[in-house]
Amino acid sequence: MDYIVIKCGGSIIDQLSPDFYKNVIELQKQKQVQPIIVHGGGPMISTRLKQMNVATTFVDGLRVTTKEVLDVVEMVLSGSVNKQMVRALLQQGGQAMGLSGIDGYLLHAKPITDINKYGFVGEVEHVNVTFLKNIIAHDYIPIISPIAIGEQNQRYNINADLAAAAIAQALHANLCFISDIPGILVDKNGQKHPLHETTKKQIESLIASNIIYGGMIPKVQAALTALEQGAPCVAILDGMKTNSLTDFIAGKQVGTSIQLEEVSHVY
Ligand SMILES: Nc1ncnc2c1ncn2[C@@H]1O[C@H](COP(=O)(O)OP(=O)(O)O)[C@@H](O)[C@H]1O
Ligand SMILES: CC(=O)N[C@@H](CCC(=O)OP(=O)(O)O)C(=O)O
Repeated sequence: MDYIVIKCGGSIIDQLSPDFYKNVIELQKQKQVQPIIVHGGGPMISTRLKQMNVATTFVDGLRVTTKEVLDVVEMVLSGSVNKQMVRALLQQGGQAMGLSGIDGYLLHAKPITDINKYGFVGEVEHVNVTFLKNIIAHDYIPIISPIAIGEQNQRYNINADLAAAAIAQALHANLCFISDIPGILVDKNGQKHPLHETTKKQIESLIASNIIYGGMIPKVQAALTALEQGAPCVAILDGMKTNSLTDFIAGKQVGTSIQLEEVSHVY
């Protein structure tokens, strides 16, 4: 069985069209590649924290997560955002199963190296693949929020891109990041254009020159880690283009395809 991990960013979730969900359902029905959705919700968390007068900061694209912030992160991600996506898929006739990484010990995490710097931010150590495959075998499309569980049942906030990459690695699945941009943008003749493809070397230089910044940094890092650890194909796709997901699966050139090294094309 082949799987595809579809990561939906918080920047695009509210704008995903009914056709996006229909395409995901169609994929599942055809049984060639089984979809697994992992979602973010960064902007929704920030809005809720602001309403609650709780300050929030990011270091290296990761939200510094105090106990107080963690409560809100879990409430927003595993509550409202997760159920919003489950309802959207149900609405189009799909069988959706909303889960967080805590349910069934789906995502086991340890704190990332510097707990003083980031608070309760984790990195995924283990994915309960058996549990995930069982859900899929029962014809459900898993919709996963990136809260994980660790030693002593401690909760951790996981960047959604990194959670999606960990799941793709564990399943050797293709991975796509659905976001609010048409791909990795670079300046060409004073205008921004998406790269059709890029490599580890180019990504490192784009980060060093601040052309890749903010939330794009964990995304490209997650993409490279997934490729290094066994995901065959990884791309960043435009959530505003309805067919970008089906085009990616069909092997068409769409969004930015990320590779470890340059592939020499033979024509
Ligand atoms: N070179 C780049 N090309 C495109 N977007 C970039 C680039 N560098 C930084 N970004 C920012 O990354 C954002 C996407 O990351 P993020 O907001 O975390 O999205 P998501 O919600 O999909 O996870 C874009 O909206 C853009 O502001
Ligand atoms: C540690 C960390 O930064 N966690 C993220 C989790 C949500 C997320 O990643 O959402 P997007 O995909 O919309 O960015 C956060 O708290 O915002």
